[in-house]
Amino acid sequence: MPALVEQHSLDPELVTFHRVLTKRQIQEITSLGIPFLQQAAFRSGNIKEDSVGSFKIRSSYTAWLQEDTHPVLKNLNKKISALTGLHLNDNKGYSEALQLNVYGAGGYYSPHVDAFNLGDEAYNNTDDVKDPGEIAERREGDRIATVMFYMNDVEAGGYTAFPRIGVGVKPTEGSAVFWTNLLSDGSTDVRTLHGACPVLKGIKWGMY
Ligand SMILES: O=C(O)CCC(=O)C(=O)O
Ligand SMILES: [Fe+2]
Repeated sequence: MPALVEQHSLDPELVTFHRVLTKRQIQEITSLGIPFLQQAAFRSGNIKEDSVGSFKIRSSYTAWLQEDTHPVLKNLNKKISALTGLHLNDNKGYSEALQLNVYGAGGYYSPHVDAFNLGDEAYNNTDDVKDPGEIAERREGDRIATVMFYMNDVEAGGYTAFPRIGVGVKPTEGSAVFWTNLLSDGSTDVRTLHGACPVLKGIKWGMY
């Protein structure tokens, strides 16, 4: 399957795959997600924020989309596998469910890394953790890589900025940006720090 690839950085790897989603797929996926949009939460390591705290870090709305709920989602996960060489399946826990994400005017996401920095110790030692949800999250492991789709062209702003790599990725309809979050020893690759610049005009739809 040919894909137009724009390589922003080799180490750490940061690429854009252009024209991966068709208009029709975008329409189908956004209409599946719209009824479920909720204010986005924020979680990083042990930091859990309430929704008001979250909104200062990340002002967007998200909807979870399990791949089994529609063939368009299952096909998309297959396509991501073909592009990245990674296995995806949110039932088996190989990947997380897809998340539709929308920022209104002024919407942004402060710089962060996507990995939780779990490391081996956190994974293996859950004796001190009481919350069953948190134990399950730790057992799922860390986020190896991120694929993020842009579902529309943003009139102004909304770039995904990687300040330590020195790259700003412009949202373009149907393209996907891909990077790895972990080093080979499983620790977080802090060079992948990134954030979403404020949307200056229009709205921004994304999915990852
Ligand atoms: O919307 C973006 O450009 C970045 C989103 C992001 O980094 C995230 O949701 O983890
Ligand atoms: Fe992120």
